[in-house]
Amino acid sequence: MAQGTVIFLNGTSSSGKTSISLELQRILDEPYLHISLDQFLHMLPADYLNGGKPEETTTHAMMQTVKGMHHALPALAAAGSNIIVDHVMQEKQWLEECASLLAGYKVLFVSVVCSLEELQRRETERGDRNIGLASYQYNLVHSHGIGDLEINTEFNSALECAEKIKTYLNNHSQFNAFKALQQ
Ligand SMILES: Nc1ncnc2c1ncn2[C@@H]1O[C@H](COP(=O)(O)OP(=O)(O)OP(=O)(O)O)[C@@H](O)[C@H]1O
Repeated sequence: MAQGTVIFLNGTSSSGKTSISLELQRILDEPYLHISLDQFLHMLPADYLNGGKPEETTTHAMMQTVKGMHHALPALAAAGSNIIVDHVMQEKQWLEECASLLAGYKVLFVSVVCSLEELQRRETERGDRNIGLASYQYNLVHSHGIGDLEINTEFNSALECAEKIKTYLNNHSQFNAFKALQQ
């Protein structure tokens, strides 16, 4: 069975990962599953998301869920599904775990970037994200590994970003960023 291809989007909250994922799904020639950290965390019981459990209990359950998401990625790719991973690499260990689990798979690692000022503007406008989340993640997400491709959502629409990714994907037979992390 042919392995699926992985497009791995890494960026802070409000950087535009979900918007790009939806455009990619629309314009790519083959079907890709969109897998996000948010979707996995929302599989938890409501009490773990609304403050109904002690902080330590919630943190433990969330870390377990992130680990589960990471292990699901190679399972889907091995079964032949193409996947778009929409993730926030705020922990070095998360990136190392994904690089290790996805060793041997075709992974295009995309850094989704945007200025802190614009992230804070989007965060305030959205109203459904904790204020300060993007700022907390800003200096962490791109510090643990360099992407194959950097996409700036401040100066490009989500569709333009998706088109750049599609062009890069179609013009390269292999990608190096995850391989570098595995060494
Ligand atoms: N390229 C873009 N240009 C301008 N605004 C954008 C762009 N991409 C996304 N946005 C806006 O930024 C906000 C966040 O977008 P989106 O949900 O795609 O980000 P995200 O990285 O998936 O965030 P989160 O991780 O918090 O779910 C939305 O209001 C969206 O309309």
